Amino acid sequence: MIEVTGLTKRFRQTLAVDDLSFTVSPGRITGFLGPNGAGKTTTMRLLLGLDRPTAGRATVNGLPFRELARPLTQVGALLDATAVQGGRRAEQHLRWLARSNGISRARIAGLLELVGLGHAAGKRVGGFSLGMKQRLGLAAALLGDPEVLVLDEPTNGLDPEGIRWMRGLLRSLAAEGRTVLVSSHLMSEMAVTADHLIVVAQGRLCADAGIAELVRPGTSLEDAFMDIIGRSAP
Ligand SMILES: Nc1ncnc2c1ncn2[C@@H]1O[C@H](COP(=O)(O)OP(=O)(O)OP(=O)(O)O)[C@@H](O)[C@H]1O
Repeated sequence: MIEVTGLTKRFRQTLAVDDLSFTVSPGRITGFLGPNGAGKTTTMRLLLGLDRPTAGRATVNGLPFRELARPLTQVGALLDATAVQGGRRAEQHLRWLARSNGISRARIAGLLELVGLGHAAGKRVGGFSLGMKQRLGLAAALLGDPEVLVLDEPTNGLDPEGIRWMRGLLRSLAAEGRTVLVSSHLMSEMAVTADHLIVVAQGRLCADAGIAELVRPGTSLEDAFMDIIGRSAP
């Protein structure tokens, strides 16, 4: 469970996140949508303790990220898949992550298979495509078998087969009772992946509702999104 309450982040002149409150429940995929610069990444960074809020609070399983015991076993995150040191080999990267977080290495081989990188376990990450880096990032997020997953644009760089695979994986993770928060700017993808949507624009909450509630028969999620964003414009 993720809870965001009155969350606010100001960078000098920019109010990136503006008094945002929402809850992300377990057992379903919650899509996090918003136009460029809406504050999605900043919200996820605040949730993961990578930035400090100007005001308000974001918690995972009732606690701010920085207060979680063995955080990787509670929340798995994929923010910037390209941030991995290119000289490391895929398996080595996961082993390093496991060791530095006190997590068993037992799951590594299975996870590399699960994300479709079994054949590339010994290859250097520097030679990976963006899609392969996303897959490795997902394996890293799943390493601690966390109940909560926070994924920023995980389908970036994936080919159509990869996008379909990711959708299936996210669905099965949600079906296991996990909390899955996934940001995307791909409306058509979110329409077929998410059960619930949180829409933000200019740092503020514009919608927090089930897909069926937002997308009326005969309309698309894109129509609904444009309508919501249009209504929230100053
Ligand atoms: N470190 C920073 N310093 C200054 N401004 C920042 C910083 N990080 C984000 N911002 C600003 O905060 C706002 C929200 O940015 P953020 O990256 O959270 O949006 P986003 O919804 O993830 O956008 P996108 O879909 O384009 O990735 C933007 O105006 C951005 O320029």
